[in-house]
Amino acid sequence: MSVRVVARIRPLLEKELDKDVIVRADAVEEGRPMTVVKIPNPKNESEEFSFAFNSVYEQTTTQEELFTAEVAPHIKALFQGLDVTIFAYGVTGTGKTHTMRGGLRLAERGVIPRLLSNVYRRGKKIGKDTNGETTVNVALSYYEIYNDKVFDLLEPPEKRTPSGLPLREKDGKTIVVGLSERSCEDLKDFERLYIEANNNRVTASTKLNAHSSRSHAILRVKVTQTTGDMVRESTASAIDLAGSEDNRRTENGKQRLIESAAINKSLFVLSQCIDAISRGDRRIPYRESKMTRILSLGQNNGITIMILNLAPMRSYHLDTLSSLNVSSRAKRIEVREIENEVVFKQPPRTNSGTAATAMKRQPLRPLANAHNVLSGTAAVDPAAKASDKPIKAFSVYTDKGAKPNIAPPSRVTIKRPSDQSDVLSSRPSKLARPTQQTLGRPAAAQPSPQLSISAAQIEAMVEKKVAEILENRAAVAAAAEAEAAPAPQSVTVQVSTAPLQSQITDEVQRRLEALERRIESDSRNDDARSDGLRCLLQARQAKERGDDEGALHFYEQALAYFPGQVKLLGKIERLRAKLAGASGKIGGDSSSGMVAMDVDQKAAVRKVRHTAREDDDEYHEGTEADVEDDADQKPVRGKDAMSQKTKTAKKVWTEVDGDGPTSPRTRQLLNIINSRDLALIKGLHGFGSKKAQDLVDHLNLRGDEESSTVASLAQLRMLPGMGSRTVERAYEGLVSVL
Ligand SMILES: Nc1ncnc2c1ncn2[C@@H]1O[C@H](COP(=O)(O)OP(=O)(O)OP(=O)(O)O)[C@@H](O)[C@H]1O
Repeated sequence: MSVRVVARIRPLLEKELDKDVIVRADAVEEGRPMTVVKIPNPKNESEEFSFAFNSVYEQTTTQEELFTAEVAPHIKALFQGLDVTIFAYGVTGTGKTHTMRGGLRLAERGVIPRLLSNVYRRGKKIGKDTNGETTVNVALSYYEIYNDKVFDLLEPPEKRTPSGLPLREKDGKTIVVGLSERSCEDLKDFERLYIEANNNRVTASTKLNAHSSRSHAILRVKVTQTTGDMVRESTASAIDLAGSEDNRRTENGKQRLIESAAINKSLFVLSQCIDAISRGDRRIPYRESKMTRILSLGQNNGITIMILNLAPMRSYHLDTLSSLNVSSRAKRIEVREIENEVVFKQPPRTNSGTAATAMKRQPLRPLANAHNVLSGTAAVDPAAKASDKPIKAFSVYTDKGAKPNIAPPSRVTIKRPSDQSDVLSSRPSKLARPTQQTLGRPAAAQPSPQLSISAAQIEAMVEKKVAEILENRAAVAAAAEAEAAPAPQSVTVQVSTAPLQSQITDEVQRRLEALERRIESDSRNDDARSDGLRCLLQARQAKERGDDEGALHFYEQALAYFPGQVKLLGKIERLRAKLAGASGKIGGDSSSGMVAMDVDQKAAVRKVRHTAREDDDEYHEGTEADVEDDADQKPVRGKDAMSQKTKTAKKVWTEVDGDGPTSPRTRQLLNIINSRDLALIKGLHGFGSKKAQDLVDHLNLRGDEESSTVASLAQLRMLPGMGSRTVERAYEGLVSVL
């Protein structure tokens, strides 16, 4: 199904005059519904342009009429497991916030409060109709994208970090790492939370709108329906985009101009995405702004409704034409109507101890709808039997790439029996947890449990860790700001509960962020490598906490993804020796410090020792293992450092001059450049925002042809703004950052 695009023309405001109205709704034929917007040609007023939409709403349309016609029909689909996205788009002051949020009076309430009211009503009805067998829970998350940074609106502004919350791609969806989610019992509960959260949103008065939204606001309403141990989850997203602004008309001051530039840029990227999708381009520039990454137009499944808000006045003429152009093309975007999978609740799992040794990696690409995905042994559940849908034992589809426009069968997994609880950690799982009642099912009816850990769970663990680090950083920043004054209770608690060694230094954080960025980009190309990188990241974090056992555990896991990686083997060896030494139980080849390694591994470790100071000259896959390079190895200083640097430079220029083979590091650098991903390129050494932006602009100008990719460092050096030193620094940085 295509994105449904509807236009809404707002009424005249005070001081606006009838004579200035130039935009009107029309029908293709008399007696048919309004589906056309008409507007004069600015160059020749006697000519009129027509733009067709799925529906057009006139100035007199009430909030209730719009909701009943456009949103209410999709509530049923939401409860059937489809995600629903509604977003308001348009120039500043055209009525987006009015449409989405509306006023406080009952009749003025916008799409969002009406949506929630309907969700609660339907939830209650389902409970009643099933005699309480099915329960419906509603949870909210709400955030804004301000100056291309993501901030949680459910958290007080004091808790914001300057860089905002990071984004990550997870199973084909973009998620905000560390975002809070609040359960909302009923409409009152929601209203209280929503009003409070809206106070945290950045709005300001501009010449064009007294209460202009300076950010894009995204509300996610997660609906969870539970019947016995069967869980169905779906999400309604209501997005109030900030409006584009013509700054020749705004008379914006410096701050407003900065905001306006960010707003206009993200909306420009959105229009580029829409154009690229409607042209059928292979490359869609989603990643050039956070808003487009989150909106994922045409990538997300379910139902998408775009509400184009229009002001009828002449003063908006050119802006209105521009937004009519963009949104009329959005109609061509296809969205796969795929419902979310039903899953069965599972007890929490552990990734340590017994379970960890049995760890198995899913052999699949990232799973679609991962928030519903649990790995486990499939079995036929009575409830599933009753359903018409065929049972799928394992989640086997991804929303990447072309897919048939049909709903896949529901995936069914079975909960673990309660007698496994002794081997399970008490750590709460992010996944649905069983009730006493579901745990109490007879063991005979259940398949033997398989202790495994899925990519989704590893992802969840990484996210949790990153969220912890970010929280910790926020607390440290807050404490620093408080300077000599005594820290507030909450800050003191947070800081004091974190052990000193787990306080991440800036340098380490920088490395972690670089690694995260790397994980993010790699996940699009190479899931196995990403999983390995995640293990390394977790190892690194464990090490930072002083948890050598944990670090060793994750390094060992990483070895499965980077087999034979010499530096990694070296780290494992050192850690094993350290731990064995600490416990006095050293075994195996203790004289060499090699514990329980096979012959190849030992040989590799010897190689590590031998070449410890020549790492920069090595070509080996998976230099990611270099991430852990600090405490165990003495830093190389003075003359040695100089000679390393010279060697690296020599290596770079051997490649540039075409004398040597292309190294993995060169390929990695070229991959980053050719990704045209601003965030990734900015992460390269020696690349500031401007240089990165200029490069991306230049590459985009060259088009999407294969011939326009940068094939060598020599080519890279020749690009505008590059040069030898820049290329050399970026090349070197790939090792020193990781
Ligand atoms: N359908 C409508 N009925 C009555 N008033 C409306 C309607 N649509 C918009 N308005 C009024 O128009 C003004 C601008 O609307 P609003 O703030 O919703 O615009 P916006 O598109 O969200 O602007 P921005 O992008 O700057 O945030 C407000 O005073 C709002 O009350």
